[in-house]
Order: sequence, then C-alpha cells, then structure tokens
Amino acid sequence: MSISVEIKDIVQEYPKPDGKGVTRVCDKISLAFDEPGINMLLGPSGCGKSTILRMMGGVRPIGVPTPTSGTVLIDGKPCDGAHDDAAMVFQRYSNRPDLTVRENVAFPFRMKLWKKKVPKAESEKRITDILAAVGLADKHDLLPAQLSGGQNQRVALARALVLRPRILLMDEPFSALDAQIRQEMQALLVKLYEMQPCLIVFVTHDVTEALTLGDRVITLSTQPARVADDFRITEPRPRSAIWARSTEAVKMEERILNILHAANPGRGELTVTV
Ligand SMILES: Nc1ncnc2c1ncn2[C@@H]1O[C@H](COP(=O)(O)OP(=O)(O)OP(=O)(O)O)[C@@H](O)[C@H]1O
Repeated sequence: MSISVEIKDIVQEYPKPDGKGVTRVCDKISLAFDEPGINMLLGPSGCGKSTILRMMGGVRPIGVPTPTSGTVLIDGKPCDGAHDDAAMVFQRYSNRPDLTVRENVAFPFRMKLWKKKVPKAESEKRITDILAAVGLADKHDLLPAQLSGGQNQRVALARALVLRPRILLMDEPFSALDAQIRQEMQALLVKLYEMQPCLIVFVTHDVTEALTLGDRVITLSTQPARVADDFRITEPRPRSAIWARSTEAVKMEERILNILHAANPGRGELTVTV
C-alpha cells in the first residue's frame, strides 16, 4: 500500500464569534506522511488538530474557506473537497440508532460511489470479515442502544475500515471510554492496523496513548498552532510496561509534556495514564 499526504504551509483563520475580524488557528503548518504508520497528533485544546484532520479528509465547514491558504496534497494532487481515500472515526461514534450493527457497518456501501466500486458479494464478505475482526460477529443484529460504549466504537471502527481506506483519520476516538476499555481498543487498533496497514493520523490528549500507539508523534504549539515537535518511536508494538518506564519512554513523555505545558501553563486537558 503506498500513500503520500503532504500538508504545505497551511494557514487557517476562522471568523471571530462577534463577527469582528478573524482568529488565526493554524499558522503555516507543514507535515509530510509518505508511508503507512500510526501518527499521533497532540496539541493544546483549540490549536486546530481537528481542523487539520478534517482538511486531510476533504471535509469543509460551511461558509469558511478551508484552508485560508496552503495546500493538502494526496499522492501529489491537491485535495480540495471530499475524497474516497480517507475514512474518519470520531469520539462520538455516530452510529445510526435505527440500524443494526451489521447495517451500520454496511452503511457506506449504500452510497452510490461505493456501490459502483465494490460488488455486492465482495462488500458482504468484507462486512462479515470486519465484524469478526472487531469481535462483534455475534452482535451483528443488535441495535447501538443495546451495545456498550466500547462496542459502539468497534462498530464505528469497522464502518471506517470496511472501505479499506488508505488514510484513517481518528479524532480522540477512545477518549470517552474508561481506562480498561480504552486499552482494549488500543490493542484492537494495532491488530487491525497490522491486518490492513494504512496511514493513520490519530488525535489524542493522552500522552501515554501517544507513546503506546505511535510510530511518530507530532506535537503542535498553542494557537496559532505550529509544529513544535515531531519524532519517531522505533520500539515495536505491543509496548511493554517495562518499556513505558524506560529512560527512553520517560524522556519522550517529558518532551511532549514540556511543549504542552509551555503552551498552556496550568490548564488544559492533558492526561497521562499510568
Ligand atoms: N467552522 C468554524 N468556525 C469558526 N471557528 C471554528 C470553526 N471550526 C473550529 N473553529 C475554532 O478553531 C479553533 C480550533 O478548533 P479545532 O476543533 O480544530 O481544535 P482542536 O485542537 O481539535 O481542539 P480540541 O483539542 O479542544 O478538540 C477553536 O477555537 C474552534 O472554536
């Protein structure tokens, strides 16, 4: 699987709520991703992480030019609107309450584009396979209200991955889950990534989550955001508790926290899970 995503000199300004002028949220952000991998994106609240993720997915807010300047290139071509290379997973799993687990996962294939692209027999097989991979084969005919938060997030993950996206954009997907379920979901994500490698960009406020999952950790500064730090982690996954307490990991943790604290002294939503 080959993939290249380049974010070049992105500036994003949004109109101020009182209508007087604009707020610059992102200031000349440049990032390049040229291989499958799990890329963690951290930064103080409001620095524009979701904005960047949406831009990569070609999702545009109504009435605001996005980006204000700069470009996002996918395989060298400008991404200036919705495209079918990326799938998104959000903190709120946004499953349709009136559809069963299987129908929710099948939902993308109802869209004309995917109906045309993937023959019915193939889409049915993919749905069955991904439901098994996320551990929901026996729950396929339940409704979202009959599932736990973790199970609902499994449905959302399955719905994103059933399309076999080259880019998976994840916006704090596990932050509403309790610690144990979150760890299970992290392990599941790694398993799914190994089965089907793609370019994952994963927004989190949790430094431990970044060090547990990331091949690469990118930290943004406060608004207007710039890339403050960008490093790789070569330790193979799954990463042990011994590694998490190693000098290498502790230094990485301090490196991230120093930037976040400098950006946001005394407040923010930082978490370190022990
Ligand atoms: N469509 C919009 N119109 C106006 N302002 C917006 C719009 N979208 C985002 N913003 C503002 O831009 C800033 C960055 O928002 P964004 O959600 O990208 O940040 P974030 O880093 O993901 O935040 P958090 O960590 O709190 O989720 C915020 O101040 C937000 O209010």
